[in-house]
Amino acid sequence: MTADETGRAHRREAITELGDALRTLVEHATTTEVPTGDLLRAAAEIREVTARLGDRVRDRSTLSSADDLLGGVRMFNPVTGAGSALAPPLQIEVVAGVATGRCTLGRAFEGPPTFAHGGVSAMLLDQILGHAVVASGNPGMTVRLDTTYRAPVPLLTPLLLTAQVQDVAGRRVTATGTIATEADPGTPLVTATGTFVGLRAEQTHRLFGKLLRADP
Ligand SMILES: CCCCCCCCCCCCCC(=O)SCCNC(=O)CCNC(=O)[C@H](O)C(C)(C)COP(=O)(O)OP(=O)(O)OC[C@H]1O[C@@H](n2cnc3c(N)ncnc32)[C@H](O)[C@@H]1OP(=O)(O)O
Repeated sequence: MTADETGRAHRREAITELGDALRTLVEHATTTEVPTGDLLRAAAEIREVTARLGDRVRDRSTLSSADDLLGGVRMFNPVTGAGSALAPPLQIEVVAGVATGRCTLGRAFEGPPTFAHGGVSAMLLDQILGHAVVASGNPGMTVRLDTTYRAPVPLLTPLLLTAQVQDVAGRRVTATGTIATEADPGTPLVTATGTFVGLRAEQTHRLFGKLLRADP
């Protein structure tokens, strides 16, 4: 490993550590019933830490120094990113064109009491469909996502997601996916069909041409 690679690996470990701490914080902040005074003290202490992190931040056009866009490393992706306080995170692997994802949703993702918010299910499915689409060699952006909610998705329960590409027609790729529980993988709770469109060079340039990379 070069010194740069070692430095980046350490930074990713530290980002993952911070992400874990933040996810626990979000879960506890969502479920806590401590006295009101403790809530106010916690808010003040968290603001102090937040100020330290804010000492040096990147702007909207600058990628994280820990990311590797072409290698598929996005530390702060809100679904899969190990550094994201918002991500479950969903762990995805793709084998022979089938993307398989695993995660457990905490109570911060609640919609109907004890079940996941429907928008969260759509977000998970958009992501895993995207991985199947990229793995097919036809990367693109989502232009349409149809979700069918067949049964509520339970919180605090290991989930199993799958996705695969069904059709490639020019720049348009159709993929389908499901969310089930690990305990009952044959019973889909949510299913989705997504349409993804490969960008023309001009579109790539217009949307992503100004991206920069932050110095580590
Ligand atoms: C190695 C590591 C792996 C890492 C994996 C990372 C995975 C990441 C996963 C991330 C996952 C998360 C992913 C996300 O969250 S992506 C974020 C959400 N998506 C967007 O923001 C996209 C917004 N849309 C656009 O910017 C434009 O629509 C684009 C630029 C995409 C196309 O521009 P435009 O709209 O001007 O189109 P076109 O003239 O180029 O024509 C294109 C073709 O597409 C057809 N079309 C268009 N709209 C629709 C529609 N609604 N239904 C059906 N078809 C539609 C159209 O008819 C034409 O077909 P044809 O006439 O040629 O046949």
